[in-house]
Amino acid sequence: MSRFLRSFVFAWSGIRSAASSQANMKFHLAAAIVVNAAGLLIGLSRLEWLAIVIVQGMVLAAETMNTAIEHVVDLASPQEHPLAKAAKDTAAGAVLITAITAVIVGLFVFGPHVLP
Ligand SMILES: Nc1ncnc2c1ncn2[C@@H]1O[C@H](COP(=O)(O)OP(=O)(O)OP(=O)(O)O)[C@@H](O)[C@H]1O
Repeated sequence: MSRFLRSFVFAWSGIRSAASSQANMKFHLAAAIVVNAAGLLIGLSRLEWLAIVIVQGMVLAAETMNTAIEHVVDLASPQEHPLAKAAKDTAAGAVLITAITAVIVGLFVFGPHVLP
């Protein structure tokens, strides 16, 4: 297997591991399915899809990175430590920022389609 393909397989396994172990990741994936189905139903424009795809990627990437940070913190600091808490809470904060951004973008994109 080529080096590039091996890296891809490892990365894919990381995504699968995050998706299967993290409740938040499952929630984001479910939300993405609902949003994409609604987008198909409504018939979003190319630009609207662009915005939706970008924010979905941001949220899923942030949640995946958050999972990685949680693993490293659990490994480095199995005992309670203020820095471990700060690291986890800050990483979770990053996910929250992307999720709020996604909701705002969703309102801008879907709002005009569903509001009278
Ligand atoms: N080693 C630790 N030291 C101090 N605080 C911690 C530590 N591990 C987790 N916490 C804090 O405890 C709270 C709850 O953490 P918890 O472990 O339930 O969730 P998480 O590890 O952040 O995410 P998940 O539930 O997805 O594993 C969070 O505020 C987190 O920062």
